[in-house]
Amino acid sequence: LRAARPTAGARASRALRARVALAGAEGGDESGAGDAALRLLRRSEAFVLNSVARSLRAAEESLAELGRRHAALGDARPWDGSELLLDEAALPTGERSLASTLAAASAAAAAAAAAADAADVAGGGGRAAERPPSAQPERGALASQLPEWAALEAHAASLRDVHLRELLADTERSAALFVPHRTGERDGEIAADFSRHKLTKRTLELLVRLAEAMGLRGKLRGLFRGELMNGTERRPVLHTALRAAPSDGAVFVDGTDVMPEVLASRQRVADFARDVRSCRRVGCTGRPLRNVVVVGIGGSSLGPAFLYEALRATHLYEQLDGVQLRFLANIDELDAARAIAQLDAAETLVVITSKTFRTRETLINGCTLRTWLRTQLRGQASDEQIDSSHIAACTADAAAAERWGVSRALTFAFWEWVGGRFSVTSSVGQLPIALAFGPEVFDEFLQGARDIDRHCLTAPFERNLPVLMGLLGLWNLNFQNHTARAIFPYCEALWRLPAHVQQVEMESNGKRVSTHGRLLDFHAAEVTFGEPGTTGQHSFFQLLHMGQTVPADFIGFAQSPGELAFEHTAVALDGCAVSHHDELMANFFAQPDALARGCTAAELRALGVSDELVPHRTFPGDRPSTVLLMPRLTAFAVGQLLALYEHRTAVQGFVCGVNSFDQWGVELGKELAQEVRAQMRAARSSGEPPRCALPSTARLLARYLELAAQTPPPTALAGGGARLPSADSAAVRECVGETEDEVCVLET
Ligand SMILES: O=P(O)(O)OC[C@H]1O[C@](O)(CO)[C@@H](O)[C@@H]1O
Repeated sequence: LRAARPTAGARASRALRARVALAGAEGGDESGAGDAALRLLRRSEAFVLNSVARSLRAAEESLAELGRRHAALGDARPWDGSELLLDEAALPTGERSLASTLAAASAAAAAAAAAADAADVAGGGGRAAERPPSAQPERGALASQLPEWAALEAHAASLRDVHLRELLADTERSAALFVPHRTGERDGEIAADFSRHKLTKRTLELLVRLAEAMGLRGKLRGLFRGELMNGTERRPVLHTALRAAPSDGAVFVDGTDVMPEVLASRQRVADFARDVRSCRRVGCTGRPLRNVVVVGIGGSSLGPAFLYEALRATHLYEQLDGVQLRFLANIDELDAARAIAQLDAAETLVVITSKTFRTRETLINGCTLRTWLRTQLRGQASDEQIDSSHIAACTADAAAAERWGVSRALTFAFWEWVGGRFSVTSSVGQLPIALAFGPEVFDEFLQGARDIDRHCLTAPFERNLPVLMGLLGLWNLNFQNHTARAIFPYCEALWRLPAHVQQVEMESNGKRVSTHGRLLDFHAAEVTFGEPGTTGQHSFFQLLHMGQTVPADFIGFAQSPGELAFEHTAVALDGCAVSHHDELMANFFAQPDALARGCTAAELRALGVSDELVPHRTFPGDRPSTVLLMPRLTAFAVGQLLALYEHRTAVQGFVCGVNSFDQWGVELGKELAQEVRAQMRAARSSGEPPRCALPSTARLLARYLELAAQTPPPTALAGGGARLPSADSAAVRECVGETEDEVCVLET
């Protein structure tokens, strides 16, 4: 199947090129007709590639469906279609029909290849009028203007007086809303329970209709295929290519297959990590590089930090082998001081992670750490030797990294078509994780993400976890009016997951206009927050039970990572042994029920609660949640969770019709900070009060300058001057586009 796609596509493409060349030669026109021919060529090529990919995808979907049916038969063996096909005689009777259906799917694939051949001959023009799969039903229409939206509104009104208690009493409904996802992987199961949402079968039908009307299936395919999904930045969005397997076939960006480059980069990072871990590559004094400080912010930090925190809590901590990984994100100097506290510079590798290599916080922190390295290692090696042994970079702008002073040999790529907050499966996550645990662990993480990628692309919407999560997000947000949502991993190891998902969701879907620039009259994203259970219960759960309704995701594991990493822990309480994990999970199961069922006044009275206290102790319930139960925390499971939340965000964004892949909302604050900086400098040098657009800001800034003048100048971070060497000042200036004077503010 996969081999057919590039071959058929390339063949069709060659035929078209020949046809256009011929047309050009016949017309004898070198300019106008040539351009038109080129445009025609591009359109025809896109059409051919899309139709080939569509046909192949249909066949792949049949295969995936077969895989699910195979799993449903209860066979514990991993799904392997080819084995099933070849070994038909050995199959139990019940599975023979599956084998014949599989053969039919193969025939469909062959038909797809034949269709591509036909397109080859026809030049791709035959069905040019067919709507591309990612097109909107009506150009520019907001989701809220569609009849499907109105139907959902009417339906939501009909559910207004139905309490979740009533819905949960329906066992058939609850069973239908229990959606298990199984893979061939031993620990790859995700049991998702959506029964605690205020919905019926009809709700799901209507949500799916809205999704279809907004072209969700086509948009998901477009995402995976490298179509231009980020319109304002004119880019495809291909984080899924980062975890594709070599056998997954070609992924085209501007007519070029990016997979060879992706795979080569993956190999290069893995080789580098192996060299460092085995001490084939050492620091400039010959000592092993045991400490890694990742300097980056936002998407260049949150994803890898979440991943590292999760993995180091599992049995994988044994593979750390003394490696310490730290993350430096904030420009607050305390963060830098903490990042290097007690580290030996001779054993430290600084990894500067920045897609753009223009983010001020990252560049300034990078300069500070470079100064620290050079100061600490002075006399043992030259500055050049120090830099080229101790500073690496992950960036989409290798030239900027080089200008800043990172050697090309230690610069690892990712690409413009990878969004920062979706970059953890690129070198951004791979380099630190492979250095810490070894490249194989990162590969396992990629496999988990790939598993959910395939599921998202092929499973029917009604059984598709990220699609259901995205649609329910939309339902709770716009039809139930719950503008916040929470994520509660009952697993301390996942303590950074909420922060990562918060960026993925809020930066992606926190938008005010549609992809067509029209003002939304609904919300595309919720306020997202979270904290591990049970600590959150003793902090803000009061509000969740009795204040506003906040739909929540509860994530739990059957097995404790702690039990794998450390000795099994249990204490005897009231004569019975209670493990920490059972205690944790008892709460995990209880909280979603408490939120859904609540506790009525009648129940309280029956328990003998005094009339005076009854109103204070009544729980309204009717509060929705999703429960995700997984076997145990592994690199594979973490990859699944990552992809689940990434695709949930994409689904919600697609159905809302927004561009989930740009982030213009972060720019204004950055620009105003530039003005404030200039005012600080001007006021300090002239002694005049600062001038700001708002008098309130001018007053505060004046007070700040007054107070700051009374505090002593900055002290050295550790054993060296905090002053940036002039080369660094120049580098910062160049990278952030400032004048010398402005950089002096940093130095003083
Ligand atoms: O990787 P970079 O280019 O340094 O950007 C860091 C972060 O800054 C942002 O652009 C927001 O300011 C995020 O989208 C991004 O993850």
